Amino acid sequence: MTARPDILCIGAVLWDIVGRSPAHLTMGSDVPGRITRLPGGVAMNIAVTLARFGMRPGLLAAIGRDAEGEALVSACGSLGLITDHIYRSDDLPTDRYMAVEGANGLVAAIADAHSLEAAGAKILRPLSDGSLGSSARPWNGPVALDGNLTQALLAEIAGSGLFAAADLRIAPASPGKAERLLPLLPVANATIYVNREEAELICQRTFGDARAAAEGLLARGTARMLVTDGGRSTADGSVDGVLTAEPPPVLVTRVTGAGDAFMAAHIAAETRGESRADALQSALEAAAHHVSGDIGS
Ligand SMILES: Nc1ncnc2c1ncn2[C@@H]1O[C@H](COP(=O)(O)OP(=O)(O)OP(=O)(O)O)[C@@H](O)[C@H]1O
Ligand SMILES: O=c1[nH]cc([C@@H]2O[C@H](CO)[C@@H](O)[C@H]2O)c(=O)[nH]1
Repeated sequence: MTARPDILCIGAVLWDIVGRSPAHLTMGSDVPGRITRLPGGVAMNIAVTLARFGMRPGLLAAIGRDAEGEALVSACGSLGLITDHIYRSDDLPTDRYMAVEGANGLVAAIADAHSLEAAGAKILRPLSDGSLGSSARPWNGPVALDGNLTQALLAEIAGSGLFAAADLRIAPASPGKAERLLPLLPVANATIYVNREEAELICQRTFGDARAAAEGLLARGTARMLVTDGGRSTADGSVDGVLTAEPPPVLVTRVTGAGDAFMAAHIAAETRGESRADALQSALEAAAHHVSGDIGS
């Protein structure tokens, strides 16, 4: 029997297919390079980072019964994630994300999470069928939820008793999907993790810094939010007020995944019972280790 998860990660678990070339890429480039396939999707990436911070994440996602899906489930298992509760579909193909990166950074990416969208509420069955929760005894632990789900399903979650006892931690899937989080903003037991740009997209206005973004989100009725802003000040806002803290200055060797490192370390710290101020410091330290390359990827 597998262990019970201590946090649920709900959302995209798919194959990332990434093409990289040392050349500077422009529209229509056709260049030699490397193409790799690795497990990805926002829920998956958060789960892997949470496992690194000592948690035992269980995945709630949609994965096909095709060969790609078998390989993906086995890769998730090898990374220490609990895969027992994943919805496996006979007819939906395993989702994929494809990115092209050149010397000039990410050129473009396409996220094909159509099977997750088509599976809809089926991925949530373990929360009602008694395996992880039921309407009489809803899941009462932490949940990391990603914004790859449709806005309709996110709205259903916002109003569902199955999530009423959970500690909901929410991340947008991409700037283009940030607005999908709107139904979850006012949920009392929800915390959203956004960077300043995503806060601007949600509020449809610009903010000078993370504090202003947190105040803007509060004014829109958001219950609680953590706003990051690269190397600049970060903010933790709630009805109790807005706390800010500065990221330690570090020599930056990589920024991709910094937001995930911040979020996972923050959830792990608050799950351990750290205060708001201490958890913010823990998250900043973890993100600093990440961007300075101290933690292996
Ligand atoms: N240039 C930097 N210098 C110092 N710390 C940084 C820098 N960039 C990121 N960080 C750390 O990482 C945290 C998250 O960074 P950021 O706001 O860029 O998140 P993000 O945009 O969600 O990241 P990504 O999408 O690249 O994972 C910051 O709050 C900070 O602690
Ligand atoms: O719309 C989406 N875009 C990107 C991702 C994932 O984020 C990572 C890249 O930023 C990558 O793992 C991709 O799968 C996703 O799940 N949905």
